[in-house]
Amino acid sequence: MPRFAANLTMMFSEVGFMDRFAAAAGAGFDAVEYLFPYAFDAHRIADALQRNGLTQALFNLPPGNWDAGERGLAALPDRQDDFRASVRTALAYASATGVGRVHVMSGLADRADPIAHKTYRASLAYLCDAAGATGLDVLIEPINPRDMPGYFLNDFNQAADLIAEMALPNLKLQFDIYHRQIIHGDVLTGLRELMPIIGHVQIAAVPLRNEPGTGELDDARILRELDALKYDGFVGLEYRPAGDTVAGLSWLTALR
Ligand SMILES: O=C(O)[C@@H](O)C(=O)CO
Ligand SMILES: [Mg+2]
Repeated sequence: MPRFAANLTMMFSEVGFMDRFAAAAGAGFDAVEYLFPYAFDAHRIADALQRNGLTQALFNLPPGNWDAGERGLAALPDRQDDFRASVRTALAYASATGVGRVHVMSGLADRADPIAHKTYRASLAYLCDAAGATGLDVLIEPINPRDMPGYFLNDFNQAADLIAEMALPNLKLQFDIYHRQIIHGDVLTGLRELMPIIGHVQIAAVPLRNEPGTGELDDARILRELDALKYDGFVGLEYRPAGDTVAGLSWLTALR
C-alpha cells in the first residue's frame, strides 16, 4: 500500500490544529499534510513534526484572502506582488518543515481570458525556479467546479497540457481522486496516463468527501492500482471524517 499522509485540515478536528500532529502520530501515521500552516509559527510546526516523528508531505502556498473568497493568486494579474510575497512565505515554511512539495492554487479566473493564462504561466515559472533552487516540487491541482465555482484550473487535461508545454522539471500534477471523479470520472485510466507527471495523490469518497470506501468508487481497487503503477509518493487522506476520526480509520486497518 502507498504511504498515507493524514490531512490535518480535515482530519482530527476534534482537537486544535497544533494538537493534531500528536493525534495523527497516535493513530499510527508517520506523515501529514494540510492546506495552510501560516497561522502558526514555522518553528513551532517543525518542532511538532519532530517530536511526533512525522514527515511533512505537503502544504499550499498562501492563497490570498481566503475569507474574502480568494482561492489562490497565481492567475491573477493584479495580485502578482502578493503572489511573490506568498512564494517567499511558503519557502520559509518549507525550509523549516523539510517538506518536499508545495501546492500552488491558481485562483478564480476566467479560463477564456488570455491574460489569466499568461499570468498563470509566469507565476508557475517564477515559483518553479525559486522552489527548484531548494529541491522542492511544485504541484498544480485541478479542482472540481461544484466545490469551487470559478476556479481557473478545473480540468485534468488542461493541467497535463500545461505541464507538458512548460516542461519545468519540478512542475507536477496533484491528482486528487475526489476531484478527478467529479470532473471526468475514468479514474484508473487517468492514473495510468498521468502517472509520469503525478507528484502527489489525494483521496476521499465521492460525493460526500468522507472516508474512502464509503462512496461510489472502489477506493481499495484504486489504491492497489497505485501500487501496480509503482507510485512511490504520498497519498493524502483529504477527507472529512463522517464521525470520530480515529473510529473512522477502520477502512485503513481493513486495507492493511
Ligand atoms: O482538494 C482540495 O480542496 C485541496 O487539495 C486544496 O489544496 C484546495 O482546497
Ligand atoms: Mg485536494
